[in-house]
Amino acid sequence: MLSRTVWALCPASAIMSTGTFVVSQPLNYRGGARVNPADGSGTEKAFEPATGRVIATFTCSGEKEVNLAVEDARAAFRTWKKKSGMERCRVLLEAARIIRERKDEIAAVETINNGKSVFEARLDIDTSWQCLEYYAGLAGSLAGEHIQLPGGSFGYTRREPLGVCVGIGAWNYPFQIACWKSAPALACGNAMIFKPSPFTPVSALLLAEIYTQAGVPPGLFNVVQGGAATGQLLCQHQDVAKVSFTGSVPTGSKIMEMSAKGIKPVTLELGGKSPLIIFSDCDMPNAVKGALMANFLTQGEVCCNGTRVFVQKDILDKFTAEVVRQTQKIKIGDPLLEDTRMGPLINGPHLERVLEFVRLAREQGAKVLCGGDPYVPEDPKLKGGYYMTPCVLTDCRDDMTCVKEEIFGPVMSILSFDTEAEVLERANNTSFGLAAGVFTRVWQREWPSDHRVLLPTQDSVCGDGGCGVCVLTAGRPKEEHPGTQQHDFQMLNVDLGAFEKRLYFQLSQQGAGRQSLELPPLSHA
Ligand SMILES: NC(=O)C1=CN([C@@H]2O[C@H](COP(=O)(O)OP(=O)(O)OC[C@H]3O[C@@H](n4cnc5c(N)ncnc54)[C@H](O)[C@@H]3O)[C@@H](O)[C@H]2O)C=CC1
Repeated sequence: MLSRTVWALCPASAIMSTGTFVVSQPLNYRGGARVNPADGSGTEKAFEPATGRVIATFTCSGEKEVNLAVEDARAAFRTWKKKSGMERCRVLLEAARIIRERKDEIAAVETINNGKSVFEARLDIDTSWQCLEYYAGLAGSLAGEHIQLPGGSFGYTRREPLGVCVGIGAWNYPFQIACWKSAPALACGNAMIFKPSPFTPVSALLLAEIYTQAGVPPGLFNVVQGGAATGQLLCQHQDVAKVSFTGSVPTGSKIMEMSAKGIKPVTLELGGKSPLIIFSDCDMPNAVKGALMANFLTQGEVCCNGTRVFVQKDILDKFTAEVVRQTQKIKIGDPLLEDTRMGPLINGPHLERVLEFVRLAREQGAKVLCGGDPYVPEDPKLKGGYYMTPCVLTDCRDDMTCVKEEIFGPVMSILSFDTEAEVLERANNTSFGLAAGVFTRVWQREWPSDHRVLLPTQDSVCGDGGCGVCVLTAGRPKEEHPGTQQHDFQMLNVDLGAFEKRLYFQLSQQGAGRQSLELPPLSHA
């Protein structure tokens, strides 16, 4: 792999191009340095999805390596937990500063290993350092309570860190997930062992090196590589105090089961099949832009995507025509090129799985208005990549597989509705309670009984401290909401978690309560 020194001297775009990056250094990180694992249970290969090339072959960590990582983390925890919040804040702020400074390089690595366009990867890196800054800001103010007792006595509570926490990540936001898990853990005085997805093992190492450079004690943030077997070793380890997981629902349920045996708290960020509701009074260009973003960012590999697009009947044809027109203009290709808006999917099997969902949708009566086919870019070096054309399905029904199951690819299902009451009921008819979106100009809409009908109606599979609940709104007149930079697309995170004493994750991981995302349209329409 190109050494960090070289990266630091040149802009990333000048030295990294698709088809050239190879990792030759160890991908485990322990005791403040990259190490080869002490033992292993098989090897894995990591790919560059844009070309299908192998960029790294690595050993999955075995029991011995996991034990060493936990021991190191425990030793570092003993020092770190004694630091004041302000001391921890300073280190995290320094790490945030370095991430900001190295943003282009980290984004390029993320793009190479994940396939998302570099334009998007840079946004991910921005939200990563912002997350560190946010939790740095909290570190100094975490305090307990003082309780007056009869007779002049008093009691008090302290916030104590849990100890060694494990973070297990998915492949769609590798660097960002590593930050979102480690920042709150470290801010509150914990140590963390992070296991990335075996598909995207590379960028967590950059974070580990940055933490060390920023002053985190050696061992406080370790990285172990591997798949399910390594993940299980971590979850079952008796000296691990908490597990935070991002990934699929079936794996999340296994993690909960394993952690229950050790009475460990767990935080889960799982899958989604979110509704996006387009009322006929929407600002149409905004709604179209929002629907494209809610389905095609990161090739549709986003947990909180609004993939069930409910459109009010009187604007259905117009909305659909414009969505299709813009979808067909999304530029697919080399994700490291500045004007690419859609890169390859993560790997061959996943591409096949997504294409199969489209085939099944057709079989069940949906109409494919555009896309849904494998795509081979003209550039010869991209011929082995995992590309497909973004797909818009219409004539969808609530009982179709494409409407019920998470596809995790660039496939939008359009459904029509007549009334608000009808759409709210259908939108909530899902076992995935992750996010919801609404496009309407009537901000003061009188929601029936309680506007939370748009929020999860049952225990959210998202878990308690992850995304919370995202309400995506748009088309709101600017003057009604002067605090935001623009009104196109706002994300309102509602943290539903109860604040419990020793649980470090209860604050929303997405940082400040409200974000305004300024994104140029995905389509070059
Ligand atoms: N709610 C959220 O914020 C997010 C949710 N996701 C969800 O993740 C899924 C895609 O990610 P994948 O990596 O394919 O999910 P996955 O569940 O297959 O794997 C996630 C992680 O868990 C590890 N793992 C697998 N089996 C394990 C076991 N038995 N014990 C311990 N660890 C184990 C994997 O190695 C990987 O690091 C999608 O369903 C998506 O919705 C992805 C990103 C964000």
